Amino acid sequence: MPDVTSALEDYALIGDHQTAALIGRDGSLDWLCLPRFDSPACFAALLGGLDQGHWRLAPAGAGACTRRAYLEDSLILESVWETAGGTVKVIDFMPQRDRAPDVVRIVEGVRGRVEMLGVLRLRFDYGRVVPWVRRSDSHHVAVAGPDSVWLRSDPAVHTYGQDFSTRSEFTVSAGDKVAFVLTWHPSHEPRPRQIDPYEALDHSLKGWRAWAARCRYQGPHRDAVVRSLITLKALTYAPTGGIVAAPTTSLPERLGGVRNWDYRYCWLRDSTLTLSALLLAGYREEAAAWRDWLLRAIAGDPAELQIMYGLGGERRIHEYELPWLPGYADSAPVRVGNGAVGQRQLDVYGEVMDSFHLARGSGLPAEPHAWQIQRAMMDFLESAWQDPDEGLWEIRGPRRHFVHSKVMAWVAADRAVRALEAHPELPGDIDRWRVMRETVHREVCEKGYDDTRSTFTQSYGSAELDAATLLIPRVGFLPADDPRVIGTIDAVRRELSHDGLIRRYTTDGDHGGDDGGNVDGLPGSEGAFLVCSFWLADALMLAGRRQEAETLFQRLLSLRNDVGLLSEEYDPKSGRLLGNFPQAFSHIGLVRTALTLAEDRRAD
Ligand SMILES: OC[C@H]1O[C@H](O[C@H]2O[C@H](CO)[C@@H](O)[C@H](O)[C@H]2O)[C@H](O)[C@@H](O)[C@@H]1O
Repeated sequence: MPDVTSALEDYALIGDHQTAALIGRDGSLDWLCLPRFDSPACFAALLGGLDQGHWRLAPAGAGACTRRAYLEDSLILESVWETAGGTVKVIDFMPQRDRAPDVVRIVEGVRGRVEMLGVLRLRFDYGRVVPWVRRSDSHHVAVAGPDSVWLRSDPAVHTYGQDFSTRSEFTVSAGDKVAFVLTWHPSHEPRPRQIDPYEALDHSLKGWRAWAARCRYQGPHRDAVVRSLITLKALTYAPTGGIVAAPTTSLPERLGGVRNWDYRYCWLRDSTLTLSALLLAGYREEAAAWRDWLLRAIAGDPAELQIMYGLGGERRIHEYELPWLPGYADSAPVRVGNGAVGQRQLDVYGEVMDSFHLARGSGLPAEPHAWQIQRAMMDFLESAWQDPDEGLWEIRGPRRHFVHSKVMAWVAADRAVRALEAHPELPGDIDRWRVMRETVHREVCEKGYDDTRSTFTQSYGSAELDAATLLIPRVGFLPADDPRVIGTIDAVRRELSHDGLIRRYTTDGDHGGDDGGNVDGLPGSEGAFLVCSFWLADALMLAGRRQEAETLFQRLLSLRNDVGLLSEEYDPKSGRLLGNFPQAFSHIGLVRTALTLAEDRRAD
């Protein structure tokens, strides 16, 4: 069996707001966790090879499709193959879930006659368990442990078992339609209710059209912005309002490297930034759902606040490895869970306070106990902001006094003060928070700024730089035309740029070493971190350097794959996307920069 999974940029995303799948240009569905984003994958070819589970549906003997695109502003993928015998298209989507998750694949003959081949290789528990498959009426059902998957196809399709896979052979002529519906269900329950795939298609398309029409942004990059917003919406777990950082685990930050992490959880940082992007683009319902998720998740002692939670607000996200999976492009280990869950990352308080501030300012109906939680968080932060932490990059080395964490402590105090200024009826000690705001500001400017190089540094007393300091003007810590901000923009550009794109900080691997002595405690290097380049574009724009910002934004747009998706990082040397895919952070960056550019134009 040829064991080739696709390049990352060859994948498109489909999903049902509870989980999501990746489908390659060759028609192979190589990643899907069922029933939730954080469940074990039943198709894990992405992290190994075809034997770890995949579902290919394409013309027999064909390679990559000739072209593909999402249907209008939707998450419904259409892949077209032009073959010698004719033209065929495959439409892939996951309908909005009623009870059970479904993947629908509709084959449509367009011209001539095309022989099709489907190969369904189910492997439960991240590629480890080969299920028993049997026929039951019009279905094939695969069962192992708690999982069962039902495959329904048209009667005209010849389906048989071979090499621990279920194969389907059929021919389509112009005008023919053949639908497959794959449904997951707990194995102890009777067969799930069947859906009509064509009705589901119609319903999904209408639903996405209506959703996309609510986007307030009308600027020149509307298609890119809407695609990013659809991607962010696809990363939202509808039953609770939680938002995952990405639907994948362990896509490497360097091919063949060990920087491989599980992103199928809700980070307060990534989610608050997603919420801001959605809110600014006009999506208040999602923002309200997420705010409610947040209030439930963080309820309790603010000292016990975690930096990430499970989809439902679960607290235990213990990290472990899956040794039987070779990893994407042999990048091991594959990890499930995330050890960063136990870290102290003080920036999170600032991000949460800022998102409540934005929600209040956007007229989102007030939630009575939100302020109570904010006050408790401020009480805690007043006593903790002077401590070292692991920072927003979740370093696995020793704690440090990260400048970005302190700046975000300033943001927390600032938003608390501004809330009381706007709503004097709320209880709280405005004078104390003003003092805290002032103290943090003074300390950061004294200890986190390097006069000789005219730049903010990564941490107090360090010579290293950090792309997160580009956020200083955006959060309002200093104006964009302050010489210290200008100096930081130029220093970050000079020292952290990789072919014009920005790394988050330097690693020893960047200088050829691989000894694990990095600030982040990890061996090797990584690519340019895409959201940092969007932050640079924002900072340039705020500083009045619009041409440079526009040029950088255009470059970033060109890094999206053919269906508009970005992963976490990019390697300018090989021209490859790296890291988990698609990643909320990068798409948030795209939306925010497009909005900032549009505002700047209006101001002209
Ligand atoms: O670089 C090491 C860390 O990498 C991951 O963190 C990154 O992803 C998070 C989710 O998008 C983001 O919030 C964080 O800012 C990024 O640094 C990983 O989750 C960590 O476990 C790992 O230590």
